[in-house]
Amino acid sequence: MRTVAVLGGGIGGLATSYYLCKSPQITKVIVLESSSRLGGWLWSTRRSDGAVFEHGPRGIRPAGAVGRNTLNMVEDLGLAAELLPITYSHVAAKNRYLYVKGKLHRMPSGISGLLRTVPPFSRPLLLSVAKEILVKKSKKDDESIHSFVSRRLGQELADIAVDSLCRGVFAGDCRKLSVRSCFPPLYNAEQHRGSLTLGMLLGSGPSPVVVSGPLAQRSLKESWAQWSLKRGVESLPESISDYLQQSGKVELHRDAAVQRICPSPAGWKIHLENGVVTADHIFSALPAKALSSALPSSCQPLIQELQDIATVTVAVVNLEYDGSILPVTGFGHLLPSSEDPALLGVVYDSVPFPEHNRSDGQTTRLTVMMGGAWFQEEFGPPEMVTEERLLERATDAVSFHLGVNSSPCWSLVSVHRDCIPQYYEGHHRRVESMRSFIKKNELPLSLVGACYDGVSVNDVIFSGRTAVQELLGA
Ligand SMILES: Cc1cc2nc3c(=O)[nH]c(=O)nc-3n(C[C@H](O)[C@H](O)[C@H](O)COP(=O)(O)OP(=O)(O)OC[C@H]3O[C@@H](n4cnc5c(N)ncnc54)[C@H](O)[C@@H]3O)c2cc1C
Ligand SMILES: C=Cc1c2[nH]c(c1C)Cc1[nH]c(c(CCC(=O)O)c1C)Cc1[nH]c(c(C)c1CCC(=O)O)Cc1[nH]c(c(C)c1C=C)C2
Repeated sequence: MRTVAVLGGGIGGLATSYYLCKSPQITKVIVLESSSRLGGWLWSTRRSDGAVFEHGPRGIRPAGAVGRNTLNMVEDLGLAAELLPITYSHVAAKNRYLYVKGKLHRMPSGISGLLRTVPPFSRPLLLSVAKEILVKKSKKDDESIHSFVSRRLGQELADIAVDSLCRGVFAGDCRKLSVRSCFPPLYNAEQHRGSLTLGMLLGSGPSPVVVSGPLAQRSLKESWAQWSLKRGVESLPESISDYLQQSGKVELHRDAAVQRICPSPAGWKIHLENGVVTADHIFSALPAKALSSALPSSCQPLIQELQDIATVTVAVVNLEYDGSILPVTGFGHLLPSSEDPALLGVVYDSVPFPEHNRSDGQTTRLTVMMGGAWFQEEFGPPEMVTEERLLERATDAVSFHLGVNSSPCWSLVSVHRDCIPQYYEGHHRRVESMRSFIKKNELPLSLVGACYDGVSVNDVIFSGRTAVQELLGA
């Protein structure tokens, strides 16, 4: 393998390039990114007074094989000294809230949370968990998350807890999202152990083998629940991009939108606005729809399947208030869709990461997230909604939910168009079918990024590593 093109300079494309760079089989990597900034949704605003505001992910989980893999990369990039870990004993890890029927409720945790009746739930969770062991295994090859959880744990948990959780991870509707693709450990626990409870106790199936480097070992020893970076999570793509530049193997092209890709005897011809690039193999880390529009008509079933992967738009409103204004302390709160469809949740950023507050004086940073699967019905087309309307909706939520009556001293409104892919029921079949089309037609193409095998930063990085390994061997 000689020259490889990586389409898209989000974390998926950068991570893929990082793993490609490590291989002696690769002589040249060409990264093509349409915008003027690398990193995609890993996007941090750094103010001159030291404050950091995240517009995308704000905390990354160290747990599991994919979490360890990211920490190995962080260590290799020399970013360990920049880490801001929070442990499981931190209030931001212990306290998460649900806003239900006009009140904030701490989500039940620990043994006492299982044994007691904890509002907004009407009975102890232990009863649902105990009955769950007796529920028969489904014969379906996929199911919506809501149907799966109602069947196994009861409708109340599905309507409140799981509905909110899906909004807090996918900004999506648990009645449409696939349990198999969104929460594989839940699906596997039922398939392999016949129950979620037994799956939790005995393990729900094999997971990829990733050796823990010293940093990953430290995260385990110190019980890290999540981590960020001193200058915000955007430091991760920045650091990968420095590493790629220093390797001497990688050409990073910003403002280079891929318009069309055409198979050629030598591999691919990639058409940009002003020029053509050739490559032996393409790793696409583009959003599925962008790849779909770039492919030639000869790739028809693939084009349609990429097109059919839905995405949602999220409005992210970063707010800064003078003083310490929160009535509770924790990571944040979520709302079930029955409470307020458009208002997904509020992150209390100053609690997990006070280091990102401005250096002088006490402030509180919050992020209000809105829209998701309910964006259109509440706000109409994303290009029509005004910043004023979104800001007012966000500050109203802070005042109603948290009793904060002061106005923010600073705010920033962003509308992230099509930012989170939605894995609807049957997603795994679609992904399998796309990959088998590529294989059958011997297309030198690998699919990487949030549209296929997991939306978290860890999953996306791991998808880059897996795709490189599949092409080049371990
Ligand atoms: C608001 C929000 C909060 C989140 N919170 C978390 C969290 O707390 N924890 C977590 O783990 N994950 C979180 N995520 C998810 C995670 O950030 C994303 O799933 C991940 O960053 C996606 O990476 P990607 O590289 O696949 O895609 P992207 O970041 O979308 O990258 C794709 C890149 O392709 C470029 N591109 C598009 N079209 C073209 C073209 N034609 N030619 C060239 N380039 C093109 C784009 O400009 C972009 O840079 C969050 C996401 C959002 C939006
Ligand atoms: C309110 C909307 C959102 C909030 N975060 C996201 C949205 C759409 C996006 C998001 N959050 C997480 C992930 C990664 C999942 C992973 O596997 O690591 C993504 C894409 C992490 C996450 N956030 C919450 C949970 C329960 C998780 C799963 C992992 C974990 O347990 O840490 C809860 C949560 N998210 C938001 C709020 C306000 C909130 C809870 C109080 C914001």
